[in-house]
Amino acid sequence: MLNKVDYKTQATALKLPSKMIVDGVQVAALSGKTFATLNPATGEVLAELPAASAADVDKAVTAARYAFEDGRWSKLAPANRKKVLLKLASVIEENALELALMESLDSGKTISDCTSIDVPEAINSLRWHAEAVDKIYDQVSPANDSSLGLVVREPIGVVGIVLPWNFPLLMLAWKIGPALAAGCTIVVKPAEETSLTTLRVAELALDAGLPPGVFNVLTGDGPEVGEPIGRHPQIDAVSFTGSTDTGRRFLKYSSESNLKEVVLEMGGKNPCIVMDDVPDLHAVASHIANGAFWNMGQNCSAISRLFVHKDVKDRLLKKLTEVARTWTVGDPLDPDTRVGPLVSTTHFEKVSAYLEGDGKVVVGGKVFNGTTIEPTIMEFDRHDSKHVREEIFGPILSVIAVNSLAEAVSLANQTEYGLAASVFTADGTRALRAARAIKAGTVTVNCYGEGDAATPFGGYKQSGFGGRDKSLQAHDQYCQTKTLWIDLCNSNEGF
Ligand SMILES: NC(=O)C1=CN([C@@H]2O[C@H](COP(=O)(O)OP(=O)(O)OC[C@H]3O[C@@H](n4cnc5c(N)ncnc54)[C@H](O)[C@@H]3O)[C@@H](O)[C@H]2O)C=CC1
Ligand code: BAL
Repeated sequence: MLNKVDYKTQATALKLPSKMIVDGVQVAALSGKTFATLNPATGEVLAELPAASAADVDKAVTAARYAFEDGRWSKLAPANRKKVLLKLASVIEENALELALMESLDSGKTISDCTSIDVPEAINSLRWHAEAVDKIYDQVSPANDSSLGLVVREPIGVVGIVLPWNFPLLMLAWKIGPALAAGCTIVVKPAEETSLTTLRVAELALDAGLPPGVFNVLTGDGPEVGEPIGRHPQIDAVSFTGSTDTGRRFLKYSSESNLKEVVLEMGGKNPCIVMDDVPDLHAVASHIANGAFWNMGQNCSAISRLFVHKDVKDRLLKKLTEVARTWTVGDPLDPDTRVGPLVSTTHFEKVSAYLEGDGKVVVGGKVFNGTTIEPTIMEFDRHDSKHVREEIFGPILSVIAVNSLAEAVSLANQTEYGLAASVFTADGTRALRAARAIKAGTVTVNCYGEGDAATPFGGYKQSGFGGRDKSLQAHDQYCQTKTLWIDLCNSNEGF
């Protein structure tokens, strides 16, 4: 790892992308309009980017459709697609520091996370899906003797990918890895706050040998670019990560256009349960702090409701306070910083409003520079407080004492969301019973996390719809299933 001065020097020398990629060519918006992307740590303008609109969407979709239909990518042997995608992963790896710096500057994410998690995990995700694609077999159905039933997978076609700002590069990789591996062509819209790494990866993809028209990127905002993607009749599927409100819109766009497939990975209000038998409260506190404060709490699977057994609550809060105070707040380019700014002043205003209210602040509560909120823990005695109900998407953890595991599980499920949850107890059977009873797509036991590349990620209830990211299940988002039924009756062979 470099030191702060070196990161700053390297960041100053970065050449930032300023054009979209359509049909393999760097382009401005057809209207010529641009918008500024800011460094949330300083408020400075990093770059002026094309502000695309429906006409640009149409142009990119036409290119993606042509590239899909002529088979330059979709009809390559899976082993050949794998070769190109592995090359892309290697090219990203060669440019890892550049991408990590770009991500940190554009989003406010800490450089230590960008270098140790976002970039390496994005590379890992691309490699995982590339490696998988020439090992996935189709199926033969259990048909009668006079027929042969084949169940084959085909790339779904042109895919629209609409991304959030909290893990720009990693969410890009989670979606383009399986989409490209399956043979689809794609039109990607990064979040307007954090477009830079997506633009750079699309450039690198051309260097790696991805044919033109396969990977198109449009920059701009939701109504101008996201909605035309959602409504475009030549897009076969949309994969979206972001808020539940916007996810809902994609269902409307689909139902009012061509009924394209829609996969939504949305919000969470993720519970963590701690029982009174946990042996090492310091370890538990470290996991919880990581779950709640990592990426400044801007994480759909962040722990945001802690249900702790009343007999251990005070001791756990003491440990959590100690741990939270070790989370250094500061400049995201300083490798010692664990808490940088939130992604934008707009988001800061939304999150900081939750520092007011009926909860008792246990630790934290301070804000800095109009962008940064220190790790904050608030205790509540009512489950219906808005802090305990609403997705905050910032470094604020709400705590409620419970009398039993049954009460904790019941409260954990009292939410419209169902993305992730954690259970801490020394009793394996109780942990598994609780994990099975909680309605969430991922439940971790005695740890916090999201599994690995091989585990599906997505939500129950209003956290998810239509499929999963990661794992082989992610490939299903980007494939159609076709049945081939072959008559074997017309044989005069005598057997
Ligand atoms: N589940 C997750 O990973 C995320 C959740 N959020 C939640 O959403 C809240 C609002 O953040 P936003 O950035 O506004 O999220 P958002 O869901 O509106 O934005 C995500 C993506 O959707 C696009 N989009 C926005 N409006 C659209 C529209 N009308 N049609 C089509 N596409 C549209 C955006 O341009 C962006 O690319 C946050 O405070 C947080 O609670 C935000 C980002 C990620
Ligand atoms: N944590 C990965 C997915 C998300 O936050 O959007």
